[in-house]
Amino acid sequence: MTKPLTRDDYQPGDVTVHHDPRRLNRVTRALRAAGRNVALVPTMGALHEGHRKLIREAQVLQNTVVVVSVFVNPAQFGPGEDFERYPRTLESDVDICREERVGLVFAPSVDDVYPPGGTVTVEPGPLGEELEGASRPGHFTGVLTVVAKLFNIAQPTYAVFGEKDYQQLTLVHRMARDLNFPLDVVGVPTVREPDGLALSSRNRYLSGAERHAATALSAALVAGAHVSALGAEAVLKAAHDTLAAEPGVDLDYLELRAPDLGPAPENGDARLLLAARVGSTRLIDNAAVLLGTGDE
Ligand SMILES: Nc1ncnc2c1ncn2[C@@H]1O[C@H](COP(=O)(O)OP(=O)(O)OP(=O)(O)O)[C@@H](O)[C@H]1O
Ligand SMILES: CC(C)(CO)[C@@H](O)C(=O)[O-]
Ligand code: BAL
Repeated sequence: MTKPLTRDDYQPGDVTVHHDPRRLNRVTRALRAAGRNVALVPTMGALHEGHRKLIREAQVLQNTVVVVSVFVNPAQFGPGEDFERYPRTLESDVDICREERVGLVFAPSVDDVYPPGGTVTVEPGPLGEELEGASRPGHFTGVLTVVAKLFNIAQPTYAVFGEKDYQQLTLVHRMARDLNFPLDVVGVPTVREPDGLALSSRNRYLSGAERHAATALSAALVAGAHVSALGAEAVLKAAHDTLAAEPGVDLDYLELRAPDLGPAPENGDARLLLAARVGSTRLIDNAAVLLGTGDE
């Protein structure tokens, strides 16, 4: 039986912060039992306009209480990555959630999410080893495992993710389908700075010169999309040339794929994805492209 909610659990009109997974679960189950929808927005915190957009998209879903999770998930960081350095700004994250009229923030500790002795994880399948997964072995096992935990804890009706992490969004869709999670995964287009750079919590690592160089990433996607009627080879060349013209950018991968991240089609809808290092900061970006028209 779901117990009635107290003011400490959930106060309509204000943001309530929970750290304990069992408590959050009790609250969201009570909300669901009372006929409300729950929209989960998983984040690693250091919230920015991209996260605000996810929250706003969650707010417009019918009859929802929005839950923003803030958790820097150690399981998705490899050795030598920026887990220790990753910005942790819970107080200002909660302020942003309050401004956005978020109902619940879930900010668990690592031990709350990973009690000692856990051995079972979620395997993403072959796509988990490509693109981001090739550069970050084990990354998507860590992502899907924590997302599955968040789904079980928050019991959401909807889960909202950004297209900025396009492979993550694709794999979360697949996990929800393949493992029968009873929820809808909602994707939100990438929010960009006026000069095109995709917003990312890691942008704050960039020096002035690196910030300038980083505009080459989105410029490469635009250059590729601009010649997309000419086909895949032209798209990849235009994007490569744009990146090569910026010495501050060290390309990791640039690939054209189908929208589901299978092999790219000769014509029609495709996705151009890239990752690059700018100084010591690794950034990713992607864009939709419409390849060829079959006329040439
Ligand atoms: N610019 C953006 N536009 C839309 N969604 C975004 C944007 N940046 C992040 N998101 C989404 O926010 C969610 C939480 O991502 P996260 O907290 O890792 O932020 P981030 O800015 O991507 O951080 P990082 O720098 O670690 O990649 C993810 O679903 C992610 O795709
Ligand atoms: C989905 C997520 C919150 C899981 O830790 C993370 O990968 C992110 O912030 O995109
Ligand atoms: N936004 C993706 C989280 C990560 O890079 O680990």
